[in-house]
Amino acid sequence: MKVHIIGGGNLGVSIALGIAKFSKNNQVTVTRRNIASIQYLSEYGIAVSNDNKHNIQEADVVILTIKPYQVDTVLAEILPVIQDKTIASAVSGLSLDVLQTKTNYEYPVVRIMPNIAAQFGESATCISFPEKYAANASPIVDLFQDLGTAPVIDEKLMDAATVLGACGTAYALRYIRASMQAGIEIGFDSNTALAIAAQTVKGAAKMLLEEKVHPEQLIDRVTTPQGCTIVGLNEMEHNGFSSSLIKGIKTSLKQIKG
Ligand SMILES: NC(=O)C1=CN([C@@H]2O[C@H](COP(=O)(O)OP(=O)(O)OC[C@H]3O[C@@H](n4cnc5c(N)ncnc54)[C@H](OP(=O)(O)O)[C@@H]3O)[C@@H](O)[C@H]2O)C=CC1
Ligand SMILES: O=C(O)[C@@H]1CCC=N1
Repeated sequence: MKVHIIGGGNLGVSIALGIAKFSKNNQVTVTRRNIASIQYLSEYGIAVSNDNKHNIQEADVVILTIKPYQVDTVLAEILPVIQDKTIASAVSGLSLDVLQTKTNYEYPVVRIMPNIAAQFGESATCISFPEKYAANASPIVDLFQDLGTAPVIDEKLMDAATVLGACGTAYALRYIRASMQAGIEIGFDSNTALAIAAQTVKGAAKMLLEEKVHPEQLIDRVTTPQGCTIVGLNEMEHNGFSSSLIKGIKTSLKQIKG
């Protein structure tokens, strides 16, 4: 498949690198207006251009990784030259309905919500599409399965997916940062504290994904009665650990919904 990514920023570059590294038989082009910072992508076989229409005719799918306010300009530029190509949008808050209206209901559209771990083949990419475009969406689902997981979800959950799966990367990193800071306070140098905190989160996530159990079942295996884990966990909860995470996630969702 030939993939044309418009918007070679944080997400667009992550997807391009993920495709280059983890997905076989796909070719990628990435565009943005100022290409100096992404010229290095050519080392991975990724074509880079500052012309959104460059190579677009050959593409099977056009992926939009631009900001919401950049959509109208980009569509005005590309729609006249892409005939019936599939448009896959990762633009947060842009519903399939609005995208179809903006594209005059003339193009197959798919909504994708990856995260920047696509670059490492570890994105959780939620995908939705109008039923009539299921055949167009199928190769896109396959592509994102190569870049991690790619559940197809109801479109009404796409904003929630943006928060949980895309913003979630930042929340997880903030947890790791806090652990690292605590690690320094209890005696580790910062590099060692970070390495331990990050690997511990990776290990916890791997156990959950492989054992497919509720987190609390694994927590039970760590918490020795009257031990140091449970007193620490309870102190975190007394200070609003879970509550602040839930409130933060709901606040992020409110921001998307406007
Ligand atoms: N970052 C993330 O983790 C995630 C982001 N998203 C969504 O993806 C979208 C992009 O986010 P993000 O990558 O963070 O943003 P960035 O600002 O990093 O990337 C957007 C890119 O679009 C380029 N761009 C702007 N205008 C044009 C244009 N007319 N033609 C071509 N390229 C253009 C910009 O480069 P230049 O100015 O050089 O043209 C820029 O590199 C947003 O809608 C965001 O909500 C979704 C999930 C995760
Ligand atoms: O912060 C944002 O708005 C975007 C959407 C998901 C991740 N980054």
